[in-house]
Amino acid sequence: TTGAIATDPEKHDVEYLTPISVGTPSQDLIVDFDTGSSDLWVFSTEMSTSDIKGQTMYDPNNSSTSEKVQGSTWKITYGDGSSSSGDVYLDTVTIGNLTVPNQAVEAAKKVSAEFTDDSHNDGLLGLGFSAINTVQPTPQNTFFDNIKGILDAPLFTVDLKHGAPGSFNFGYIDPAAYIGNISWTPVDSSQGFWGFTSPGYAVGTGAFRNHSMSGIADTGTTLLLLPKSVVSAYYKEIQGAQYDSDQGGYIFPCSPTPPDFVFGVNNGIVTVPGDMVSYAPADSANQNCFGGIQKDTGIGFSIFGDVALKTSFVRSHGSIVPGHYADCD
Ligand SMILES: O=C([C@@H]1CCCNC1)N1CCCCC1
Repeated sequence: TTGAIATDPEKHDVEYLTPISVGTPSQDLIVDFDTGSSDLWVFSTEMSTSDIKGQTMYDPNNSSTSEKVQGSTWKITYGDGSSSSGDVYLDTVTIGNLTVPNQAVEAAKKVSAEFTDDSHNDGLLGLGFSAINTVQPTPQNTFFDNIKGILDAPLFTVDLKHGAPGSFNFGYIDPAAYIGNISWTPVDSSQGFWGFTSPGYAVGTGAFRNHSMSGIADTGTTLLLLPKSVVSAYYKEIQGAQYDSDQGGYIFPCSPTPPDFVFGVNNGIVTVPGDMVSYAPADSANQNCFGGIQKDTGIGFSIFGDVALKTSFVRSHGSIVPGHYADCD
């Protein structure tokens, strides 16, 4: 069995939203597939309406296949301070043509303001390792762990694009999704994430600099967060770039286009084109742009978020194949 589902970027590629169906008859929700966490949680009819602003809710009472997991609860706090919590049901979950009949669906009772204000997002579907699922007393499996056994191959790929639909594929590697060879790198899942170590980076057409950067591939993080020494070396090459503490990051004149940022993945490279480093307008006044590459200070490792994953520079696509990080030239 294999499956594929399209995923669509929100404005500025801030997040990528993907349709899923839950329950019987099916309730269609649109959620954020997040390789940086491992809970499938959704807005639900158990929430107070003041925490809901346009999202679609899962209603377990309207599903003939929902089964409450008695005594189980969940609570998750993300690195950006956002959080949510609630209780747990088993229900049918379908992604494209792939169905898990007894998937743990974590129904929210409370969500923080960041989620209430994100009106198009009905929840998160974790694609990290089940070891960091937050359900207590018994942690639950991710959709991927539940479906893995019937897939032609125990893998999924991520193909995000800048301002255009991309896809999450399950059980196969689409040869049309890349050109040339895939480069693979070992995954360190000891923290429950898709961890890997990049051997170094280059700025524009400059020489490659050996500089080990350990981090995670996180589809749920918007930007590329790297060690401050690497980030300052990059922005040193941009005339007028500066760290703006009010905005909490480096900003720089939107034109001319900044240099590309290249990072290594095993023996391959991924190139973030300069025009994608300009993440979004920072201030209309003097035409500054907010950088898509920022410091990973305080997290303890780097985060290769969407800015790193969506790049397709001339001949290369980034895609993640669990067990390996694939970059294809
Ligand atoms: O909370 C997160 C991210 C937030 C954005 C969405 N993906 C998960 N973590 C990943 C980095 C280490 C701390 C946990």
